Amino acid sequence: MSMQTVMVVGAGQMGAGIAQVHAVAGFHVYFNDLTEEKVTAGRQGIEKQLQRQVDKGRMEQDAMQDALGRITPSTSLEDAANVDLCIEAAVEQMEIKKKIFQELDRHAPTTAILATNTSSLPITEIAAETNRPAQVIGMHFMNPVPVMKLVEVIRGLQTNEDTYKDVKAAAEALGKTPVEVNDAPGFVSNRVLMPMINEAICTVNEGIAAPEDVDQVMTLGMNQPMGPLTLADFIGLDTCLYIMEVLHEGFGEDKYRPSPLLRKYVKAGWLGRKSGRGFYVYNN
Ligand SMILES: CC(=O)CC(=O)SCCNC(=O)CCNC(=O)[C@H](O)C(C)(C)COP(=O)(O)OP(=O)(O)OC[C@H]1O[C@@H](n2cnc3c(N)ncnc32)[C@H](O)[C@@H]1OP(=O)(O)O
Ligand SMILES: NC(=O)C1=CN([C@@H]2O[C@H](COP(=O)(O)OP(=O)(O)OC[C@H]3O[C@@H](n4cnc5c(N)ncnc54)[C@H](OP(=O)(O)O)[C@@H]3O)[C@@H](O)[C@H]2O)C=CC1
Repeated sequence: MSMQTVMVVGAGQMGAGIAQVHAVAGFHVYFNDLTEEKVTAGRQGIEKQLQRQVDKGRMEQDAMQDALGRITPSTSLEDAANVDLCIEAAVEQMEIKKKIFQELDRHAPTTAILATNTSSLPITEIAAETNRPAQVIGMHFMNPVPVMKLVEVIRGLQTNEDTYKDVKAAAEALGKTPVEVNDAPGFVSNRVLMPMINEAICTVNEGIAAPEDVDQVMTLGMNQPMGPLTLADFIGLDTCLYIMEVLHEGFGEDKYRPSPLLRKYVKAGWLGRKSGRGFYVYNN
């Protein structure tokens, strides 16, 4: 199936990036969140990112306007009636995702594919909320979406071959490299990445080193582009906690227990860069 129109549900940092790369690649995008304010803020973020590309001489002003013109704001999932592919990028909470998928299933054409950008939640369980589990799949973009080449494509138990092939082709049309993995908590990306971040938080909690020093060990010592605490702030500490909880519950092993310091920060509303404070302080 040739896909031309997508809906992106959730206008946060990931939703905005996913909407941006689709619009630039020529897809029509319904950009959805619960409120107009959220959608407008997300769209402004996209405009700012594209303007930087224009300023650097990497994009024509006309191309930027065309891309922005392909983004239609939406606050109703009924708009899914017009799309070939829905990509859900709302908050990392199973109950919220289940509700969204039930509703998308009601409104999207029966031929449409329903994808989730979840970082860790079981695709199979999300798919079971719909009447089209064979057309539900994980399409896991990395942050920042316009920069990172990977899309982890996760097959649920019932995902069919056509759905996999269409999503692989859609990722390639964005200039991304799809990598196929099976459904398991955290998939590959966050099963490997998040325990490392959690362990870095444990070293801070145990007073072994300050956040800056932990980050320096990993940037200067391991050539990581961002230290694990800077990266945790960048991802969002709420998202990091939800992912650790999925790993802990999914595998039932102590090694995945979220650091108490991570829980404390999230309870305090210190969610990292997006809230202005996490392991570091930001002037957003
Ligand atoms: C949690 C999950 O489920 C999965 C995940 O996403 S885990 C997170 C995965 N992401 C990472 O690990 C990111 C690690 N960090 C990096 O790779 C780099 O630090 C980075 C690419 C973000 C920034 O790179 P840098 O060299 O330190 O900074 P900088 O030179 O300012 O930026 C490099 C490029 O990225 C772009 N960029 C940086 N931040 C950006 C953002 N938030 N949005 C869009 N573009 C961005 C810059 O514009 C710049 O582009 P050009 O080279 O075309 O000018
Ligand atoms: N951050 C990262 O590095 C990565 C995150 N992901 C995944 O992407 C998803 C989004 O993460 P991220 O963008 O960082 O999170 P954000 O918190 O930045 O954005 C989530 C957005 O979804 C909105 N939202 C919440 N409930 C609904 C709903 N019912 N319908 C529509 N929108 C809703 C939120 O609105 P409000 O704020 O009003 O609640 C918010 O605007 C998560 O599943 C996450 O695990 C995947 C890869 C990387």
